[in-house]
Amino acid sequence: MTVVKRELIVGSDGKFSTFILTDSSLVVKRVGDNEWPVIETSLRHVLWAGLDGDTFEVSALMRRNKKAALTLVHIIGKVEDKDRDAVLSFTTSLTDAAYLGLKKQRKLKVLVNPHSGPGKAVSQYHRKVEPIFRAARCNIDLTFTTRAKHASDLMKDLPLDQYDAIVAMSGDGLIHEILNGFAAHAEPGKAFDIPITPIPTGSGNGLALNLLGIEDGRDISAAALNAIKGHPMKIDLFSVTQKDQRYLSFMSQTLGLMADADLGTEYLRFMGSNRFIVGFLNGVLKMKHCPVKLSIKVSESDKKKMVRDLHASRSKAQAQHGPASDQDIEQAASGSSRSASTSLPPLKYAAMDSEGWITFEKPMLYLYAGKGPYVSRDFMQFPVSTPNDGLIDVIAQSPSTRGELLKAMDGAEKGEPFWLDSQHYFKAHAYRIEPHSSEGLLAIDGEAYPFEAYQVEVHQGLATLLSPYGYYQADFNLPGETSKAR
Ligand SMILES: Nc1ncnc2c1ncn2[C@@H]1O[C@H](COP(=O)(O)OP(=O)(O)OP(=O)(O)O)[C@@H](O)[C@H]1O
Repeated sequence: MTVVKRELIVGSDGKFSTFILTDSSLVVKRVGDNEWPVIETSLRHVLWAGLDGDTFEVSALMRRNKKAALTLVHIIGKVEDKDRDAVLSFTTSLTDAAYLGLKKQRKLKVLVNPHSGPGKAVSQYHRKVEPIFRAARCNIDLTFTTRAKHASDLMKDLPLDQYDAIVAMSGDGLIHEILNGFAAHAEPGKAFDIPITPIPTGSGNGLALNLLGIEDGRDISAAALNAIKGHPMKIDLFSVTQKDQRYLSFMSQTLGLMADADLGTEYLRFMGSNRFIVGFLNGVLKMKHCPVKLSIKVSESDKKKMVRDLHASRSKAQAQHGPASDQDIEQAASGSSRSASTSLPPLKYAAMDSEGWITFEKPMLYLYAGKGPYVSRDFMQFPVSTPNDGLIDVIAQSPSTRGELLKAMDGAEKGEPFWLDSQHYFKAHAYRIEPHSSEGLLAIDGEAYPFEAYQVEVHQGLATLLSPYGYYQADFNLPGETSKAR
């Protein structure tokens, strides 16, 4: 039931405006002319309300209809002296309610990759994102990246007490760079406490999909709102060690058919994300085995149990997920929740210990390991993934009939290949790859790395993102069951 908290009626000469603040929404109606848009939106979408001299302003995001993207609306008007006190009191209550438990006017370090995806990030920043940040009175420090590694160089030397969040207007590649920049920081523990949040303009925007869901995950305005009002959410990161190199990965490592479908189709970039489908079909036709030995330190291999654990973890996150307090945000931003560690977490599985490890003996078409349900819009690769269980989801796909693999593609956006008997799915603490041949491709977070032996282990809750919900936005159930992600 909606409860009306406050109501304000201002105006004269037959032109009246009514502002209604409920416990969850703002409704604005105008009687007498139709200059102003009628606003009806959730409090979460209210960016600002205030009085400056004799001018008042209300700014909010709203949807024209259920399926439409969010658009920014401003209501600006003159206040008559007689209404001044009432307007001031109402706008103060409205802004306080809209930012309940949240810090207003966040300080944001914004990184825009002009070359991400189809190359429209700069114009989209000016047209859509900047007006939203301005409306919310955020403090912006903006950089357009000019080269590969620019973002990681900036993050390596980032002053740690100046920003509430890092905003990456890019694809997933820039997020990978930011995290590896933090890893090279003099105080990585503190750097990783600064929340990172994506605004999707890349060709792969898996992180935005996982945080915002399949609809909002492509809505630039919804992502900008998350930068303003998202709650800190810890996620696990992976250390990938290869010879004496150590990289951090947040999303995936792929080998075999899936790596070929991604890295092996760069020449088809003009096709957009369809190139992955062409690559996949090509791989299914060839049915080439991936020449590696896979060893896994397994935590769980029962698929139904994984789905039940997913639901339990989501219920727990929903129960805990009240509005973040100022303290949460400040702690996340200042790193005060973590001891000021000056190094990355140590590697637990560096020695070739074999306790609790299994060797995957069957032939394999591909390996896909990672975190976050969606790796792209069409592909919910890790449907049972949770943000900070301290585990990596490892998929070893055995060869199957072409018919079965192609049929599975149909439901890939809903995670249906998970149920294939030929898809071996493990929750793991760590895994190790030893190639039998020098021919092959390895993709880490979508970027090419040498096809050589490597080992992966998980660092629980090492990095921080911003999330509207406190859990991934993807719905996945046992066959025959239904539930809603939100
Ligand atoms: N100005 C620039 N010129 C060229 N490359 C850049 C520039 N700024 C950033 N980069 C690089 O672009 C890479 C990909 O960026 P991003 O993920 O934002 O976009 P994307 O379109 O999704 O990319 P991809 O499809 O290659 O993953 C990053 O790893 C980064 O190193």
